[in-house]
Amino acid sequence: MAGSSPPPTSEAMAPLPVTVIGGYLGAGKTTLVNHLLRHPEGRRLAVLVNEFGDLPIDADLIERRDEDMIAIAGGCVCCSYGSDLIEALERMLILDPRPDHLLIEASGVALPGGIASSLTLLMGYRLDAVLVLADAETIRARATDRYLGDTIARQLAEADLVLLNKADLVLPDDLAETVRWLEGASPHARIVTTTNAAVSTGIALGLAAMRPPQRDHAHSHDSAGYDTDSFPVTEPVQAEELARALADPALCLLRAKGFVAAADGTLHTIQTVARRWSVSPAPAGLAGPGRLVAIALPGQLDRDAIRRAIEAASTT
Ligand SMILES: Nc1nc2c(ncn2[C@@H]2O[C@H](COP(=O)(O)OP(=O)(O)OP(=O)(O)O)[C@@H](O)[C@H]2O)c(=O)[nH]1
Repeated sequence: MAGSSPPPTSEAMAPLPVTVIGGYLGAGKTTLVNHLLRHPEGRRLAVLVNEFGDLPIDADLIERRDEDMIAIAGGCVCCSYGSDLIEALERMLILDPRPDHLLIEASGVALPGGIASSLTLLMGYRLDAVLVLADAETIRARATDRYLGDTIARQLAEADLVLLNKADLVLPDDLAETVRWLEGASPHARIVTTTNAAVSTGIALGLAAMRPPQRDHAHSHDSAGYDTDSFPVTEPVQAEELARALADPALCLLRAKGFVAAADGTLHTIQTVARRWSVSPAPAGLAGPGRLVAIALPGQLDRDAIRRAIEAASTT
């Protein structure tokens, strides 16, 4: 275990810079974390993931899983302060070799500024920046939604850098219009358009030097305003059929993700973001059983319908 050698004294250690990664459900936060891990450009990156829901789907979707990756399950990371968060952050500080930079992936309904403000209470860390992903296909429509709009507006307002992601899914004029809209919604932020969150590490990390004087970040979150649940998928299923069913508008899901086994035993990742769905091979080394997490607005999570969809996709 990396913590076996004594940590250097705090006098000897510069505070560890932290990038808090936020953005609404399905905008591309995990995709960004994986991109940065694949292109660290000389930095030793550590990752802390805040799950919304009680299954570690995001942690399993992150490509490197060792002691540099810690998942905090359930709720909002800023409200785990004093327990899981403190413990996770303390473990980070005694890693040997010590990371150069910590990425905290917030849940899709958290306000990343809350996490940023919690950090200012801790020794050994300093905020580098709040980075917010925005889904180019849905961000403007969702920002005006009476249920989702407030969370999205507050996430964007807290950003130091906005990645306007999924540029491949919209036309150039539409993208340009969204950039102009973001200049109002994220007044302190630099805005960069990306596909698959492919941003250069030099643009994403080390922003503190370019940031205006520290802004106050509200310590609050919105995770109470959603319903989420996890569903075991114990039998093999037709992954595409199940993904399509989970993305059906009748089910009203904001987000679903997880892993399912096919009839030949191979494990697949299922992702839905509103009406869009995808199926891909599960990360190497991941083992069953299958499991899914689904997120909807309050009162809209039809657990029976989800179980029926799983049953209907069964190959047995
Ligand atoms: N077409 C397209 N798909 C993308 C892009 N970026 C991410 N995706 C897909 O969008 C889905 C959601 O991406 P994630 O990275 O898991 O999103 P997230 O913000 O971590 O999701 P939550 O943690 O649930 O809020 C996945 O199926 C990704 O492969 C992109 O630029 N273009």
